Amino acid sequence: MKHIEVVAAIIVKDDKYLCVQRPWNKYNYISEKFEFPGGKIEHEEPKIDAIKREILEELKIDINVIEESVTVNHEYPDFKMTMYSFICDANDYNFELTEHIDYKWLKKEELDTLDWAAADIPIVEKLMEK
Ligand SMILES: Nc1nc2c([nH]c(=O)n2[C@H]2C[C@H](O)[C@@H](COP(=O)(O)OP(=O)(O)OP(=O)(O)O)O2)c(=O)[nH]1
Repeated sequence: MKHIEVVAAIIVKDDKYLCVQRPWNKYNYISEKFEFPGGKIEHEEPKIDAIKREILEELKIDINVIEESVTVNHEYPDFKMTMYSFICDANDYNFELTEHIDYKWLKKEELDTLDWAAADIPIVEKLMEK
C-alpha cells in the first residue's frame, strides 16, 4: 500500500486554531473533511521547509514554526500516512484560501464540533487536553 508523509500546521492566533475544509475528493473519507493546512513532504525535504512551503502555497502566508506536536500514523482504505504536526504562528494572518473551501478559527474546546479527517483526531484530542 502507498505510504505518504505529510506535514500539517496548527496555526494559533489569540488562543484559536485555524481549521480548514478540504475540497471534494474521490476518496469520500477525506472529501470535504476539516484538516490542518499542509501537504506532502517532497523528496528529501526537511519537514520545517515542507510546512513553510505548503502554507505559503495554500494560504499565501509566511508562518513561524514554534514546536513540533503529535506525529500520527494512520491507515486509510487506499493509502497509509505519517503526519507530522507543528504548532505555528504568523506575523500577518491575512491569508487567502487557494485550495480549501472553508475555514474556522476555533477555541480548543470547540474543536470537536467539526467533521475532521480521521487522521486528525489524535491531534485534535491532544489540543483539547492542553
Ligand atoms: N495537509 C493535510 N493533509 C491531511 C490531513 N489529514 C489527512 O488525512 N490528510 C491527508 C489528505 C491527503 O490525502 C494527504 C495530504 O495530501 P494533499 O493532497 O493535501 O497534499 P499536497 O498539498 O502535497 O497535494 P498534491 O500536491 O498531491 O495535490 O493527507 C491534515 O490535517 N492536513
